[in-house]
Amino acid sequence: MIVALGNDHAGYPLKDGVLQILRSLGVQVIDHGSYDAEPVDFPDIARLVCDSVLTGQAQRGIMVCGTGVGASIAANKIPGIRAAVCHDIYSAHQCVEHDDVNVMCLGAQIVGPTVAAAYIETFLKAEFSTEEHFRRRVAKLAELERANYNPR
Ligand SMILES: O=C(CO)[C@H](O)[C@H](O)[C@H](O)COP(=O)(O)O
Repeated sequence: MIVALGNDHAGYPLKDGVLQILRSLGVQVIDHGSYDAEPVDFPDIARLVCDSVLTGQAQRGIMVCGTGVGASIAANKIPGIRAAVCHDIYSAHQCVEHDDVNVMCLGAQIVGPTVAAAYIETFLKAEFSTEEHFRRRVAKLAELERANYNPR
């Protein structure tokens, strides 16, 4: 498996830990930075990670910011991306099984490397369910992306 990885400055403290985890799982990494603690804007990095997923260069993406929240907001603006903040084991697999999540977002201010390792391994091993109702719902998510949305 190939994973596109990105982080901002607030996510940088977790970066080495995440890289180690991915290497230990035998995962190939496309590292989109950032590479130090200099401030950067997470939407810029999220875009690079998501582009790797959408072009098929990577099967999944992982974004690390301070909380995972900003990264997930940014990634979810991009059609075809389904991103989720995963700070528990259940979400880390259920988000893939039910919602076909392709970008996991972590917060370096929330979790340390040991806990993150468990979430990442769980996320990468999970597969989208073949059950029809999950497929139908994910198709409806894609419809929402295509709609020129106006609030009712
Ligand atoms: O957590 C984040 C967004 O949800 C980001 O990591 C931001 O970096 C966070 O808002 C911290 O911002 P700052 O630039 O370090 O003040």
